[in-house]
Amino acid sequence: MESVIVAIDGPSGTGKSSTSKAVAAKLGLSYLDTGAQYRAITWWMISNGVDVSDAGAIAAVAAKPVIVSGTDPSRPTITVDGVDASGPIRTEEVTSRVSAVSAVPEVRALITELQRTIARGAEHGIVVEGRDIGTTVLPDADLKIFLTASPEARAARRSGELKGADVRATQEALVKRDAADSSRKTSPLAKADDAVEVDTTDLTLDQVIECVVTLVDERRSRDAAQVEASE
Ligand SMILES: Nc1ncnc2c1ncn2[C@@H]1O[C@H](COP(=O)(O)OP(=O)(O)OP(=O)(O)O)[C@@H](O)[C@H]1O
Ligand SMILES: Nc1ccn([C@@H]2O[C@H](COP(=O)(O)O)[C@@H](O)[C@H]2O)c(=O)n1
Repeated sequence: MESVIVAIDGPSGTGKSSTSKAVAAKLGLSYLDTGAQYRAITWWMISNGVDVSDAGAIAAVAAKPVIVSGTDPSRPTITVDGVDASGPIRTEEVTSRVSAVSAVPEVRALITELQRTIARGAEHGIVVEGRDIGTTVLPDADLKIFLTASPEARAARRSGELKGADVRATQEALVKRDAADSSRKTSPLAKADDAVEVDTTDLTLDQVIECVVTLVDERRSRDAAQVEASE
């Protein structure tokens, strides 16, 4: 089977991680959670006393932390300077500050290069999920998907995860984070012109996974037919 690169972008809570992991596992591909990398660098900044409202201070030390992502979809990992960061990067403090850190151009340049290196090294192909994968990180991806869902559906999903969380507060927080990610100057959250948009509001997770697997299969069949025709 030919190697394939799939880019999955979209706002928070649209199902990028759940879908990407499942699709990668089903198709025998690697998986990269790029949000985890931005969270990891944010955690490092906070842990090292960097003022995350000061873009200059962030830029000055952005190259210091060594971030390593494991790309097995059944067991994705993330370490910072050799320390497992998978728990600390999911705290409320990191979630509320990550958009400020990810907006700093020096941070984006470093993380983008890291992401491209990982994608290039994936032997059988990879599913990479984030906000700017189709537009900036991997503009030549074989397939680009842009997941969407209503803010109400996304907040309900997240509140289910964070048991007992107030749905309205959750919705406000994710809409605020999307607004920050969409309005930054460098590589904002955006749908690539050639991405397929999938509105997941009324779909189950299994239906979304099936939809993306079908799109990958169609893409591979099209490529195979083209190769055959050219022989
Ligand atoms: N189609 C769906 N229907 C119902 N629940 C879903 C669906 N897709 C994902 N979920 C659930 O919604 C929650 C958020 O999904 P997920 O973490 O995959 O989203 P995300 O887009 O990666 O979010 P973020 O960008 O904030 O990391 C999870 O609990 C997941 O199980
Ligand atoms: N390609 C990306 C991916 C993520 N970000 C930033 O990281 C934040 C956390 O992402 P999650 O998917 O883990 O929620 C996100 O809000 C963005 O600020 C990014 O900039 N580019």
